[in-house]
Amino acid sequence: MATTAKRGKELELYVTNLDCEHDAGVIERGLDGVPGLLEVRIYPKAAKVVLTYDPERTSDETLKERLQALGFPPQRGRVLAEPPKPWRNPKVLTSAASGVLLLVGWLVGLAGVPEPVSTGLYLVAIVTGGYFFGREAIEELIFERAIGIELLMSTAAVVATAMGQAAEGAMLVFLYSISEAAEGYTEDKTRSAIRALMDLAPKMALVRRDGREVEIPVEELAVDDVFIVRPGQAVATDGVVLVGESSVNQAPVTGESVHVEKGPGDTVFAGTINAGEGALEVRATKTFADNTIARIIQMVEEAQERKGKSQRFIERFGRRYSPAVLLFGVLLAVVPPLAFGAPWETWITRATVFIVAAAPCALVISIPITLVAALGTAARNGVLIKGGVYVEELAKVRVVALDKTGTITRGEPEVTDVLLCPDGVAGRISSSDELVAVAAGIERRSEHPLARAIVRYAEATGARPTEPAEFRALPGAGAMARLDGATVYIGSPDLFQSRLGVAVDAVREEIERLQGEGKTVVLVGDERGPWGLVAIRDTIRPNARQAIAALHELGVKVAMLTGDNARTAHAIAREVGIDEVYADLKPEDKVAKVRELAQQHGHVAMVGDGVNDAPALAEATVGVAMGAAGTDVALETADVALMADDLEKLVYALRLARRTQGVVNQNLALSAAVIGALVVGAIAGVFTLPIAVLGHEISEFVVIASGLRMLRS
Ligand SMILES: Nc1ncnc2c1ncn2[C@@H]1O[C@H](COP(=O)(O)OP(=O)(O)OP(=O)(O)O)[C@@H](O)[C@H]1O
Ligand SMILES: [Zn+2]
Repeated sequence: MATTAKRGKELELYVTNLDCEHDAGVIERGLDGVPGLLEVRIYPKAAKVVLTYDPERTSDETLKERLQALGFPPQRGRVLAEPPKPWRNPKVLTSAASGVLLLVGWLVGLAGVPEPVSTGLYLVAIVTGGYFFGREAIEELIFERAIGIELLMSTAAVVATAMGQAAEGAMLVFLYSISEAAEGYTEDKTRSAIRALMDLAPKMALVRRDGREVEIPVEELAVDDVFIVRPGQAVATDGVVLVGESSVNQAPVTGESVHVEKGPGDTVFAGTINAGEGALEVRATKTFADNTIARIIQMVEEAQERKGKSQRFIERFGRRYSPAVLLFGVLLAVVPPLAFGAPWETWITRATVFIVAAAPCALVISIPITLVAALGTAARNGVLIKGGVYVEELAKVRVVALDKTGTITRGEPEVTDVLLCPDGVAGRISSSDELVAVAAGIERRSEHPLARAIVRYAEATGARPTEPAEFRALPGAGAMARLDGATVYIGSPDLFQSRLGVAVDAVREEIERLQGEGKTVVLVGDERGPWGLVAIRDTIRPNARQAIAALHELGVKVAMLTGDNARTAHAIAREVGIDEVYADLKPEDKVAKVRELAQQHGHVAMVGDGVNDAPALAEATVGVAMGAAGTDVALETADVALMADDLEKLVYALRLARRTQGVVNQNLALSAAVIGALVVGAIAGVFTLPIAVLGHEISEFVVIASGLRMLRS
């Protein structure tokens, strides 16, 4: 029913009372046909509704009123992660009331008051406790033409009561309504665990306006406002430091509790804490609603609705299974009496017990509860996983492919050596400074990290870059430009040998020696041959070796993909302990390589910066972007985003995914076993209705508690 809209205004609302797919259905139906409403997206797990509408035909106010009228009043202002209050939840209240009535009914019966009184109390208990799920059962049947668990439970309760077992019926209703309420409570809890991230951001910001400092609510911060972050305070929104130096604790965003030194020109993120001595003056680059932490929360909330394959399977299974249970229950009640003359009462009772025993609640809840808890925990640790699917995929990953530059290394290479060719090619270049000046002149126009290293080196050594014309980048090889009427090339040895067809014999030994040290050699010259070379070395990330060893411990193979030459690549691979090296790859080769690895090993995670290597990330089973805080593209496109520049977070993500999958499997096995045992007992007639209900609900509570373990991991 959702129509995609190109234009239109978006309204994001957190609403009360929205906590399951069923409520989502009510909202969808209720908003159907509202004039000017273009798209409705509902995120029940986040209690969030996103409406796209045509501002000429309707307004924020109208839509909010509409939601209010449907029984889902939008919350006002900023939504904080309030700990859920069970006593304010209507499902908890009705369940508690039915419990009390059940107890009173029983006590009254014990006290010898005439039967109809206690039966009456039981009936009231059934109506109270069954109000919500009974209504859901009927609405589901009418609007979605589906037989759900609620209908199974309602049928069992009604049949038991009709058979004169009102006490058993009331007990069933009471226990089932508690478990429904507990489910809602658990969702509130996981929800607030995610939104707690936002609480780290301050509520007020100290802004400099017209030379004065004023406190304003963070929601009113505009881009380009200058705000002050005193020592001990949290940063109000994403921005760039203008004045001041201090160390900042980035844990709220990146999940790593290391203090990072920040000074003028550095980026700071909302929610991070000024842990040093100095005050920072920051220019806002994002509004509060748009900052990194708000984006993370938004993405996690949306990720919760993106179901994994096994979750979808279970749901589909549930849709066929519940009607089958009902049908089998009817047969169980009817066939033995009709065919074999068995007593009606026995078999109707057994059928009722069977329906309760076979209801798949624990089975259906096993997966979502665990996945949602895991997604929230990951986010609090600086790992953004874009949906349950990726948790499943990560758990299965057997090969990790790492991009070299920026992933294994820092991506901030530095020039280490400058050498002139012995013959100097007709004396065009007479000194290293001159070589650097020519190289930097061309590279000033390039975005490549190697180019930036050369330009920085020129600045540091005082070489004055030349002013070439007609710059052209040769992707994956180097660049060329015209200087004093001649074409000058800069790039890999391969560019000179294969593409220009000139020998590099004069410097071959030097090239091989430098590459063996893990340096990248860039040659400068013309079509007659190289004039000299610049060697550049990128530092390896401090944790890389350790992280790769940890991946090996998990039984994961680690491959490196790079556009750099094989010798340099191998030298670096040896230092960090990589298993397989694929070098000299053009960007499209990287994509092909990822595909090949996936064919060989099944599940491949590709890790890169998410900017240049987006195609390779997209090709992998799971595309992981590293250092994603602050790069919107990486945050948007990757399946998994590691906020920090730290490969240890990849190890964390894999471990978390495997543990999550383990908990899911345990839960599924337990629920299936309990259902199996109860069903057999029900048909054999050894279990009464209360026992079936208890067994059923206990298994559901165990599953919920077990899934919630993933909130603390
Ligand atoms: N602007 C440039 N200046 C000098 N050399 C370049 C330039 N662009 C590319 N090269 C050469 O081409 C090679 C391949 O470049 P490419 O950008 O594909 O990979 P890379 O950045 O070295 O490594 P990675 O694939 O790990 O990111 C580089 O190693 C370098 O030798
Ligand atoms: Zn249940």
